[in-house]
Amino acid sequence: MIIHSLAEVTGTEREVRGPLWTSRRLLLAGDGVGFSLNDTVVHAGAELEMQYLNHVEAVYVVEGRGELVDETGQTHPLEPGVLYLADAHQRHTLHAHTEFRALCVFDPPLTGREVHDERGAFPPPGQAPAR
Ligand SMILES: CC(=O)NCC[C@H](N)C(=O)O
Repeated sequence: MIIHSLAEVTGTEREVRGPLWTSRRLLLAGDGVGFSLNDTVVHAGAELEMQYLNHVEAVYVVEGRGELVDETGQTHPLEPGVLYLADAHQRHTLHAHTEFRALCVFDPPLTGREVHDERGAFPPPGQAPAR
């Protein structure tokens, strides 16, 4: 049985900060289950352009409001209970209208300290930063 908690992760190396977000990494590659899971807070007003070239990410909104703009320019409202997944490694932009909290599942799993590169991607697992 694997048990982790937000309280246990907060303030440790499993709490990773980007310029506009904080990701609490509850499950990582080291847990050995084939995916990772983060509890992520995006700052109110943030605009994040991402393109996960090396991963697939499912994002399930649990708090806050915002919009997602996809590669075609289509806008999708985001609110608690909505899930999005940018399939085919699509470029997408998240606009957080309020503080925004989501559960984020990555395949392949994150290894720990990934932050976005200039394209909004995380490095492939073999090139992820050492802890
Ligand atoms: C919503 C989103 O993708 N934010 C970027 C951070 C990433 N989800 C993470 O949890 O590391």
